[in-house]
Amino acid sequence: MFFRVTGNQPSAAPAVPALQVGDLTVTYGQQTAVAGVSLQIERGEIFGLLGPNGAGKTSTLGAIEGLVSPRSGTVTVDGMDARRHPIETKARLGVQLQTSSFQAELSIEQIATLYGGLYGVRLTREQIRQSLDDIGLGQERTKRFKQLSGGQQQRLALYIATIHDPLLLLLDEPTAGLDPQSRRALWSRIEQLRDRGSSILLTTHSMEEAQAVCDRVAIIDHGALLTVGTPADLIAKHKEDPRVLAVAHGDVTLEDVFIGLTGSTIRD
Ligand SMILES: Nc1ncnc2c1ncn2[C@@H]1O[C@H](COP(=O)(O)OP(=O)(O)OP(=O)(O)O)[C@@H](O)[C@H]1O
Repeated sequence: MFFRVTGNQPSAAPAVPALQVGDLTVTYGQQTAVAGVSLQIERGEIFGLLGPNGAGKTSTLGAIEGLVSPRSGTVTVDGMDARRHPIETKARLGVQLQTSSFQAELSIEQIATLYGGLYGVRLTREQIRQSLDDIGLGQERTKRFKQLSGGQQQRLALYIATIHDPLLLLLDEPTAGLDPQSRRALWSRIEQLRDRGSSILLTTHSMEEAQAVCDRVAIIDHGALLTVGTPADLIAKHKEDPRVLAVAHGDVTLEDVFIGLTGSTIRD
C-alpha cells in the first residue's frame, strides 16, 4: 500500500513521506495539548488518530494545517518544512475541519466553482455537475449548504477539501453523526482518494472505522502518542497487557486496546 505513487519508476528510492511530524508540542497558556508527538505518513496511506475527548487530536491537526502555532517541533509536508515554506506546503493540503460552513448565499454548485477557482483548478460547469452527481448531490446542486442534510454537508465538505487533488488530506472526525450508508459512502471516497495516491490523516472515535479504512493507527492521550501500528499489530502487541485483558470480553479487540491504554474514566 505504501509507495503507490512512485508510478513507473521501478525500484527507485522510496517516495518522500507525505507528512513527517517531529516532537510537536502545542500549548494553550499553561495547558499542554500536544506533548512531543512524532509521526510519519507515507504516500498512499490512510492513518487514523484515535484518542479520548481532549486527547490532543484536533490540536495536532491544527498545528499541521498551520491553524495553530506549535510551541516547538517540526512539520514536514512532501519533504518541505511547513514553517519555512508555508504557501507551498498549504497548497499540498486538503482540510476538512470538525464542522464545515460555506457561504450562505451561494448554491452548492456555485460553492464548488468558487473553491475550484480559489485552489486554481479550472473546472467547467459540466465537470462540476458530474462531480456532484458522483457524490450523490446532483439533484441538490441549486440548494444552499444549510439546506443539505448532515450527510450531504459532509460529502460536499470532503469534495471541496479534495477539489485540488491534495497530496495530504486532513480529516477531523469526517464521519461523525452520519448514518451507516453515508458513513460507508465516505469510507469508499476516502479509499478512492488513497488509491489515487493521496495520503489521509483522519481522526475518529470509531474503532470499526479505524479497522475498516485505516492502514495504520496511533492512539493518543494527554497529548502523547501511546502506540502506533496497523490495527492488527496493535491487538497483537497489547493483547497480553493486563490493563487490556482487564477490560476485554473474550477475544481482545482494538477497542479493548484503546480502553486498556487510555483508561475507562470519562473525560471532560
Ligand atoms: N483554543 C483552545 N484554547 C484552550 N484550550 C484548548 C483550545 N483548544 C483545545 N484546548 C484544550 O486542549 C486539549 C486538547 O484538545 P483537542 O481539541 O486537541 O482534543 P481532541 O482530542 O481533538 O478532543 P475531541 O475528541 O473532544 O475533539 C483539551 O484539554 C482542550 O480543552
